[in-house]
Amino acid sequence: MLKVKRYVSDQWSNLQGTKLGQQFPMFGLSYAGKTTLLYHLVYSEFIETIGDHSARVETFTVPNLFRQYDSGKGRGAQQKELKFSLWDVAGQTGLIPLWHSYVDGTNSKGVIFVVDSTCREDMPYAKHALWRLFGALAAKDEEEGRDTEKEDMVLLVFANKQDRFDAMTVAEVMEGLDLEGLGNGDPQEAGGRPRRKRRWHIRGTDATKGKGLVEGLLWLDWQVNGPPRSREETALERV
Ligand SMILES: Nc1nc2c(ncn2[C@@H]2O[C@H](COP(=O)(O)OP(=O)(O)OP(=O)(O)O)[C@@H](O)[C@H]2O)c(=O)[nH]1
Ligand SMILES: [Mg+2]
Repeated sequence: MLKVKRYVSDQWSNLQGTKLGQQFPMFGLSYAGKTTLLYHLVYSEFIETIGDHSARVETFTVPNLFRQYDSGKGRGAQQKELKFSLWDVAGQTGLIPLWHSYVDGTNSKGVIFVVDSTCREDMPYAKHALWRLFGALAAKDEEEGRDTEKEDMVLLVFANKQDRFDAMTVAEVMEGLDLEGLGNGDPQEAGGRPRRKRRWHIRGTDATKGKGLVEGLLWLDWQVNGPPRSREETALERV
């Protein structure tokens, strides 16, 4: 009950305009584990979910993790907490054609795609939904004249439920989604238009224990904000 209350009050403070962190929309078919992984990131524990049909945003900071950045004008480096806001877009099939509009609704430079690795038979649907999203994003890039790879939306895939004995390996999920094809600008994307390369990364996760989640978010952060610039200026540091 307390958790529910906490959740509702957090939602409320979001509505009140709490400052958002780096925003990333998160997609995936129903039952992939999106809400479970988001709860783990926010509350650091497993919370039983019920499948739902809404989109929600949660903001959280990654404990004990900071990005160091140059404050400029010779004032040295400053530390900043890593703060993220993930949009959990429910995976019901009717919403899939609308996914790209959740990307438009954020200032995001990357998206997260969550896969239920135990669900082999759903892989073609997952692939179709992912490619459809990136097709829409590619069309938008073109429409708005973005033509450098650096400006493209990057993709982080969580191959979730790796704790289950019947889970596909990360390599199998990668193949099932044809991430190499997507990354190489396969013409299937964007309805036949050849595309340039796209940056992507896949990571095996167990959302019930929170395994692999922060590592994936760090990859996103580096892609969007750049890697550490030197050994002395280590961008990310556990304390
Ligand atoms: N074993 C295991 N179960 C998981 C994992 N992640 C999620 N689950 C379970 O899978 C079920 C679906 O998880 P949800 O987080 O509700 O899935 P969702 O992607 O939010 O689904 P929708 O809201 O319908 O789009 C729940 O029973 C979770 O407890 C995982 O990594 N391992
Ligand atoms: Mg959900």
